[in-house]
Amino acid sequence: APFAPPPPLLRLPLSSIAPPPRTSPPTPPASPASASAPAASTSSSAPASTSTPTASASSAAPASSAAPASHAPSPIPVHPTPLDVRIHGVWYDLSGWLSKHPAGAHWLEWYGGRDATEVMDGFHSEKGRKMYTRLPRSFPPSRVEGLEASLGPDTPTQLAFRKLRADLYAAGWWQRDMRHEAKLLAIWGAVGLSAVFFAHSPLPHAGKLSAFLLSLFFTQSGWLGHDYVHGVDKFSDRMRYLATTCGGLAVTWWSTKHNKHHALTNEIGVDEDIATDPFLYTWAPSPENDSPLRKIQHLIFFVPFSFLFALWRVDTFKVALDAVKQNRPGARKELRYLCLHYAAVLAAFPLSVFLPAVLLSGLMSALIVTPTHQSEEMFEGYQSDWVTAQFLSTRNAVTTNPFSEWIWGGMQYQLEHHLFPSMPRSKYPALRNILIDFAADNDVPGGYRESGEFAIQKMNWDLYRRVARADPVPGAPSSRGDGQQGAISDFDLSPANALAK
Ligand code: HEM
Repeated sequence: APFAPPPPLLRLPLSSIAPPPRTSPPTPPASPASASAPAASTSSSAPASTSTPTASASSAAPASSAAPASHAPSPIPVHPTPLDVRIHGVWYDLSGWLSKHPAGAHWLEWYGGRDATEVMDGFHSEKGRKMYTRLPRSFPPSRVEGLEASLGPDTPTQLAFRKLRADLYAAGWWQRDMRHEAKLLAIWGAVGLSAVFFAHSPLPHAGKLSAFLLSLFFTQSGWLGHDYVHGVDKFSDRMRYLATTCGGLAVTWWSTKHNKHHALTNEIGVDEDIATDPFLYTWAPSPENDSPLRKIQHLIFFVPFSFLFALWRVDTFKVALDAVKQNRPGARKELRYLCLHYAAVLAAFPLSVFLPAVLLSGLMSALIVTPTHQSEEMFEGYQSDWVTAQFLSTRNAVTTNPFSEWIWGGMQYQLEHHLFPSMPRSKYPALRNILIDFAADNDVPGGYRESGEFAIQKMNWDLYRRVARADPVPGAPSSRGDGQQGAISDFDLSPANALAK
């Protein structure tokens, strides 16, 4: 069957520090449903696919719900239009499911008029994936034709990826290896207990050793917690709050921020992982977003890196308190776990151990999380071929020794993880060759990307240095949609909401 070519990707070439041109991918062909649609986008930074034909329903929307009074984030209780989302080739109307979606309405809003197959497969348990098939289909057929014409068919790469995923699933790649899990948890526990022991030991330098061990414990709590929030089996459900009780990082905060990074990787203005300015810049900013510190960022990068966990801990509390104020389900439990974390940690460790450990774990984690994406392509618009976009925006690190293999916490297999976030990490090494073949078979631009663990750090540092030396670029895109929580919950940037206006 003939396939339309994927929409052009807006890329930042590796050698470039200048931002991509302020252009949008071409508007999809007009469809019967979109012909009478009002201007879809109200924001110059709105994603290109805001011109999807869900607009037809906006004229039918009640006047009172046509324009929101404010740019309030989710939850958005009632959606005024059908919310059409394509999953595995079928268009569903998710408007009735909006207020019930466990992770919040904003996720569904974002996919209005778009294909959500990969995020549906990537983030959901088998139960969640069965649920959507029972939701109402988009109607009438003319509307579906319009939606289909606007979005275009799935690309061969997407279809090949879905087949690969189905084959892996059938072959048991999501079954957790409990021996591997027990080993990881035993090492982590031993490190934590040793940190407590040395915190109370009279030995010389015991305090420093305790701080170092505690920083390893916090870093590994982050990686293990990360595994379990992504996980879709019963074991990960039971372990879901590990990062909260042991690492001081709340699941609600993390799930939103991190899944957004997974869904919309390296999309400027949406992915918070690349929104590190004004402390660190990964492209030359426009003058109004610039900071004098940028000129020396390659010399002082370790300072903001060190504060990463401290900042995350503060953000965590903000989100957890907000969730309690909004009476969200599970919010009080999460806040209790956070309080338990601080009570336990401060009972076991003096501040002279705890505070350096937070800084050191921030530094370690930032050294691990920053280099695997930010030297790769960044996108100024929404990427409809999520699979290709993951290959373009991700680079693996090849570790050279058992300590590195452990400290990277699975993040070295960044591409495997991005394409299959809910798969247990023990499977990733074996997946590498399969993905190398997949990239070759599907002519993925740039292929499977990996570099040595030190080379990738050098690439990251080179990027900071290049950007430090660059002049500001008027009109360069802003890294933020709408503050720290990001653009995904911004009303204007949701295609469906923009159309509802
Ligand atoms: C349209 C795009 C969608 C996106 C981007 C999305 C995103 C997410 C995210 C990020 C989570 C949180 C995962 C976690 O922290 O563990 C989640 C959870 C969940 N979502 Fe969705 N979702 C979408 C559609 C749906 C649909 C259509 C259904 C079912 C009708 C659904 C059902 C669920 C359920 C049941 C959970 C709880 C976890 C699970 O059992 O899988 N979602 N979703």
